[in-house]
Amino acid sequence: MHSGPNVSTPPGLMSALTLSPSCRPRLIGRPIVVTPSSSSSSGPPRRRVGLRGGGIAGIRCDYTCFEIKEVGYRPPGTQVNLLKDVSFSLREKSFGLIFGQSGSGKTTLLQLLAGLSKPTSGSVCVQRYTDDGAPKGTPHSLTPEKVGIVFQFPERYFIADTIVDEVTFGWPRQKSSMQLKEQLALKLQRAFSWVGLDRISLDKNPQSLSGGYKRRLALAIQLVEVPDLLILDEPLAGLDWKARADVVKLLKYLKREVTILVVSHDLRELACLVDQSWKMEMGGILRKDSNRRISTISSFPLIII
Ligand SMILES: Nc1ncnc2c1ncn2[C@@H]1O[C@H](COP(=O)(O)OP(=O)(O)OP(=O)(O)O)[C@@H](O)[C@H]1O
Repeated sequence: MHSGPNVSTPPGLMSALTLSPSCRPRLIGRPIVVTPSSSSSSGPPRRRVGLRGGGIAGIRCDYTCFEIKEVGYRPPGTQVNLLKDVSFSLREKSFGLIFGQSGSGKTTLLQLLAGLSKPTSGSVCVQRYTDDGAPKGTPHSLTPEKVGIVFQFPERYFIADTIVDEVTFGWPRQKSSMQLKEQLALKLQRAFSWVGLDRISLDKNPQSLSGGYKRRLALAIQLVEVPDLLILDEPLAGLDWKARADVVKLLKYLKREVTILVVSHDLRELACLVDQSWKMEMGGILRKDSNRRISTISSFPLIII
């Protein structure tokens, strides 16, 4: 389904890889974000023309939705319910935004979706639908291997001395066939291409990258094994205006490739990407919001919730 761009294996990458393709890249600690340079000639590849999530001009297709149903969460050993009956549905290849007051439970919800903790009640499922909206088959659970998550400020958690080691850190090392190594190298190259990092030397120290490039690297790590659902916690946090604009541009491209769910306070800048949005209210209650609200909000110069 994810037909990557036509890429060639970068020199030095093959020898660095002895990895299992079935393993998801490691989670990168708190936050994320990405930043393609608008002037970069190595920007995201152009691909897949047509109607998102559906077919091309009149052709209708089955589609998938991520369905969160009546999810509640109480941390072990406490009596406090951080989330209460949270329900929403996000269609594949769309961009969902959750916003709301600090402490309302947004990050807690993301952690549940990523499988970092388990809901006390409710379910997180993937359901297939026919083109006329009828459920097709039984829903299955969303497994952590199918979810990529990048928390805020991921660069704080970089630990390797080179980019290639950073990307492959924590993956099981094993003797693999040349064909397998080649597949992995191509996946890495595709991910780097998507985030505009394909011209950078893999021997560079991640800490020597600019802030924006560090964010791109964090995102690329999650995109090697293309996740069904990509979760971003405050993707614009801590970036200057130029980097923020670059991240928005990159996310606009990436939403054609993966389903993206973002938690952010930056409604104005993300408004152009949002297909569906929800407001998390204090006490862990999620309410559906309309795009009209987001676009209304977006007309204001600054949003603080
Ligand atoms: N393990 C826990 N035990 C008890 N309370 C917790 C636990 N984890 C988080 N909380 C509390 O749950 C509330 C929701 O936290 P969460 O980080 O999900 O909020 P948030 O909406 O993401 O906030 P922000 O926008 O500031 O990141 C906070 O009051 C937090 O202190």
